[in-house]
Amino acid sequence: MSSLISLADEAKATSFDQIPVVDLSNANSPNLEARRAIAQAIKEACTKVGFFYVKNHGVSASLVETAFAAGKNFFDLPIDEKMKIDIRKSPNFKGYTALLSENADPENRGDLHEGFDMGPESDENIAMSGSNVWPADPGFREAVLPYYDAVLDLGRTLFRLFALALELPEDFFADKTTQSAAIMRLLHYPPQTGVVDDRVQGIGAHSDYECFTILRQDTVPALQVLNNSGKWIDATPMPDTFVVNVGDQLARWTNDIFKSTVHRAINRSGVTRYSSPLFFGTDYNVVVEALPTCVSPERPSKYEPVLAGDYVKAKLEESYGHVEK
Ligand SMILES: O=C(O)CCC(=O)C(=O)O
Ligand SMILES: [Fe+2]
Repeated sequence: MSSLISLADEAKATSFDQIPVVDLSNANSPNLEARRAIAQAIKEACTKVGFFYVKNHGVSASLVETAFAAGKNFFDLPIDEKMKIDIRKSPNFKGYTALLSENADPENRGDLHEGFDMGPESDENIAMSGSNVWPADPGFREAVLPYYDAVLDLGRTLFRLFALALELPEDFFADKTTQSAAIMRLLHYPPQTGVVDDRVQGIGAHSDYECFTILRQDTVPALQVLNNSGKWIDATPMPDTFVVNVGDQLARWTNDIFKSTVHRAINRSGVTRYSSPLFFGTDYNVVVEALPTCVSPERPSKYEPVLAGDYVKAKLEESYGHVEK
């Protein structure tokens, strides 16, 4: 495999105009060479684009459908009902966010999406993990939790492939993700029709905070990714795929060799859009610092080490404001 630093130098000189597709059919194959071939494709994608689609990922289409249907039913509820589980009442960032109450890009006026946030089921209210808050309808939890678990499994497979891509032991992240507070969101973007005020977008330009994001989109286009020439490239929905993107923490681990690429979503389709990102990072107390394979005398470490949980918590507090009790 080509060295990480030379790939990063190559990537600087190029700009992407499409997002690669990585086939995960052999992701859990007993054949190391087959797994390495996938890791190589991921390495290319992460150094040049920071985004890739995955196909043959093993998450069943019926789990996706059931979870998205439950999300739609939830967003159809009256606002008073949804506000009963307002995220600002939760000590650990779980629950409902109303339209325009977040703002990913400080230049903008608010994000035109509403969301529901959840994490692993747990009774302990420690740091970022802690109990979920569920809407009154018990069918929602039953539909959403198995989907969350399936995407989390895909995330663990991806962490192994990222480790291989970074020339590390395949299980490098295993003991760092034993109680990861991976947050999954269900999102609803109403259509933006007529004259669109550029300061109100589905989600304003931003990069993600965790190691990587696994995003499921429905069939409605909205997501765009910024290339290094400053052009927005469409991440057009592809049937039965997830979009995976590098987040700020993996960029820090890799000393920016893997790119945490800026993206946004604007729903100009005329119809309602639903999507669901899962943000996968390491456990709270893991120190995020540049990997030895990603530094050299010419490329010294760019970032101070940080505690993974402190980093994400500070970012979330910025997005959601203070906790109301
Ligand atoms: O809904 C999408 O397509 C993107 C969502 C996103 O970028 C995020 O939630 O961080
Ligand atoms: Fe994002």
